Amino acid sequence: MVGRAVPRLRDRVRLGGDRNRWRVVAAAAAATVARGARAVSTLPVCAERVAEEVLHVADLGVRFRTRRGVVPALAGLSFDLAPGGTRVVIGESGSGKSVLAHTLLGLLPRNAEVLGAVRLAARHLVGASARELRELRARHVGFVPQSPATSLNPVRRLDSLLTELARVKGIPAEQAPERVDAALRELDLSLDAVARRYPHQLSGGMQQRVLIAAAKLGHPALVVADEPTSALDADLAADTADGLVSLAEHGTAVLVITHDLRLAERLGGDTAVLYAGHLVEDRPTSAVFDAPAHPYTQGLLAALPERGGVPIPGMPPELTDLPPGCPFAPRCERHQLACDDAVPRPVAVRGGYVRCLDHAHR
Ligand SMILES: Nc1ncnc2c1ncn2[C@@H]1O[C@H](COP(=O)(O)OP(=O)(O)OP(=O)(O)O)[C@@H](O)[C@H]1O
Ligand code: NI
Repeated sequence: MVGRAVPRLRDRVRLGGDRNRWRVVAAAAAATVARGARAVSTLPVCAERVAEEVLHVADLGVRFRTRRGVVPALAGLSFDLAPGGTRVVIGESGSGKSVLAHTLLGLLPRNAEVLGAVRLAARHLVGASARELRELRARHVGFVPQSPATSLNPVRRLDSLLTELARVKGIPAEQAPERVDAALRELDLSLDAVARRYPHQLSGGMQQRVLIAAAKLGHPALVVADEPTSALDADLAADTADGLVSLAEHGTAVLVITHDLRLAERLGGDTAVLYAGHLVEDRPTSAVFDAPAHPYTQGLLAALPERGGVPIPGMPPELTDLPPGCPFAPRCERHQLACDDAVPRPVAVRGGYVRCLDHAHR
């Protein structure tokens, strides 16, 4: 899409990822600092952002009914994403990253109960019918999967696959080739380049770019990617990162689940850190990766192979048996008695917030 007033990613990075930032967090932080306290007393609401946002998540909870009882997979999540905004989500296995992705794609299983509010492209997801969710997936949200090889039909030529997909996304047949070509060109590919080719004839990085082009057909407001580079080597991962950055530069909001430091760095924006279904830190991506504030984020990043690979001692809690206070308290070196009373409120820390009493008392 040309001519849309969306700053290029490097400008946004220079602006410190400001497009993603909760203005109300900043306002709340300023107010608390003015009062001499550090704790942000209420969760921010982003009423002033309604016109601008693509995605608004407020106090989102997801619970699964199982034979073992109710599994609270996500609790109290709030964040926004603006057009062209980028958001990275990190957290250990089982922290709820994929549940969040599936919620945004309207793909939760039947045993899921969703609480709170999710507004995507001016539509309310919580309580939407199966038909409305199908329509949402077809028109307003795209998905980039982990492994391109298993997501592309190996016996289907890519040009026919993409034009068929364009039809599913509501693009009239006569416009399909042109629109597919335009989507591919934004990713440095073209319909000619993939014409009469089968998936195995492209590199993994090119396959992933085809999937990114597919995800953006029909110009969805949001594209969600779940570990899009974890199955790729470094060169191909860089290709994929370019593709996702280009999506954001063309005005699509992009939410990426990833532990790939380079991808996170390229995407910029904000990073949400999930622990046992709770959002424990939400700050500009550069701040989270350069100077993580929550003890959990510090441990999670130190556990990455490129940062020493020292695992966090202990195990995440059973979701069916969460402690009443901070879910990370049992593993935390900076644990204090008050951590066990209640889940800590957000505390303003450079550019965003962290839920940690250690910061509230500094
Ligand atoms: N349909 C379901 N029924 C019951 N529990 C579920 C269901 N789907 C997910 N869960 C639970 O929700 C929690 C979060 O799972 P999720 O797949 O989101 O983790 P993740 O952060 O994506 O982990 P990974 O890094 O391993 O992909 C897990 O404890 C999982 O067992
Ligand atoms: Ni997952």
